[in-house]
Amino acid sequence: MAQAADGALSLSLPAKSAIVFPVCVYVYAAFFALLPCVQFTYIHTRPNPLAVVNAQSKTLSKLVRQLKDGCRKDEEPKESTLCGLNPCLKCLQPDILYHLGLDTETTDFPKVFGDVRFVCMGGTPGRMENFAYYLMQEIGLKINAATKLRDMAEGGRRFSMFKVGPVLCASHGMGCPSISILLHELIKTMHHAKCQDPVFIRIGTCGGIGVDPGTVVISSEAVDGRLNPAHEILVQGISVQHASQLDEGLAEEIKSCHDPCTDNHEVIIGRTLCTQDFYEGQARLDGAFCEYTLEAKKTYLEELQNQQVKNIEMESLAFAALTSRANIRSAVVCVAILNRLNGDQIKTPHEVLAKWEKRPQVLVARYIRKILYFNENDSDSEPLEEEECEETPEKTRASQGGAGDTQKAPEVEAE
Ligand SMILES: O=P(O)(O)O[C@H]1O[C@H](CO)[C@@H](O)[C@H]1O
Ligand SMILES: O=c1cc[nH]c(=O)[nH]1
Repeated sequence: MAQAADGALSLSLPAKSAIVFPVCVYVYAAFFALLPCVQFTYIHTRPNPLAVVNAQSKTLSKLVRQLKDGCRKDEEPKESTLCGLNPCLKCLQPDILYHLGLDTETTDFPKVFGDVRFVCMGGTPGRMENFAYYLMQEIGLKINAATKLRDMAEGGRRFSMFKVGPVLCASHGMGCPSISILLHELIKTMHHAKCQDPVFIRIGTCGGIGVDPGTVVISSEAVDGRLNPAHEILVQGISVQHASQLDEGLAEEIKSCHDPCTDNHEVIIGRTLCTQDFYEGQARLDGAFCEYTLEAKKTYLEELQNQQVKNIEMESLAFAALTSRANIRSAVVCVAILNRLNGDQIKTPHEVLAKWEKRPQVLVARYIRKILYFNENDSDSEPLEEEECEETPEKTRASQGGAGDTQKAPEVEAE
């Protein structure tokens, strides 16, 4: 043994060989002895990579074909899967969706919207446009770099709406009245287009109750200011209440796309308080008017916390009620931008808020990608015959993706 100049101990060459050689032999022997176990574990715990590549390839080809040609007539089902809709809809010829600037006479709904499987909604046009571009990248669809996504609701001059393959991304404004109008027209869109089992997801921001700012809260149910799980509307002067439950299974599925190893924040499921206003409705002390004390506010927020309310926002009641009336699975995924137990004003810098605002988008994009490319129960994902699939490095890379990973789906130029 010799002492190196820097003080570290080192071995002479013959001494090294005497030790290193037997160690190498041992390691190689152990490796080959264990190889069958390793292979067995791999084969039985991971899906067959070729089958996954094939399934993705098939799904992607279908998405690209639909992007180019619209939905083919021979694929069109007779009716949408939505339930409980207005029986008079069939008498409206055409049906004018005023706020979307669309009508059934000038737009071929089955052709344009028949492939929609996900409808994502959020407050602002900018958020939803960004989300549409982000999704495009995440699900592997590309448009020509010089082309912009078209705002399909531009004609209505109220909301924005972008379509990325099977995903519609629409802005809903603030509050239940605004989102209700959009939902009526989007649900009719799904109906006229004969969509099958569309999933609706709201991606938003909220005030947290006892949760760290930056936490993503997925709503288990929406409740009003009295903690009543119903959306109340006045119909011809009479109060009507519609239950505001959300799909528990969907909430769990979305939560399972959280990757605690790479995501630097928590994702939780909890009750959501939906209010009619940002200031007095949410017991803030910083509105133009305030007729209660700090003590009363504290007592109310603590009571919310005791009742498992995790966040406050302004659309979930109408969103939950209208989607469940139509038999649509839906979820509300919001990032908390402050902890209301610590204050009212939003002091977090804009750059940080912008990063937080992406968190629900990332989670929901992973969920959508998982359903599109990794869903074993989906007939679209059935493996192709081997010769039908051309395996490329891009596709192989995507085949290794999973619920929580950050790898991208294969990219295909769609025009
Ligand atoms: O999801 P976003 O649009 O951020 O919604 C939340 O932010 C708005 C208030 O600032 C309300 O509409 C509330 O629900
Ligand atoms: O406190 C908040 C933050 C975002 N959105 C709300 O409705 N309330």
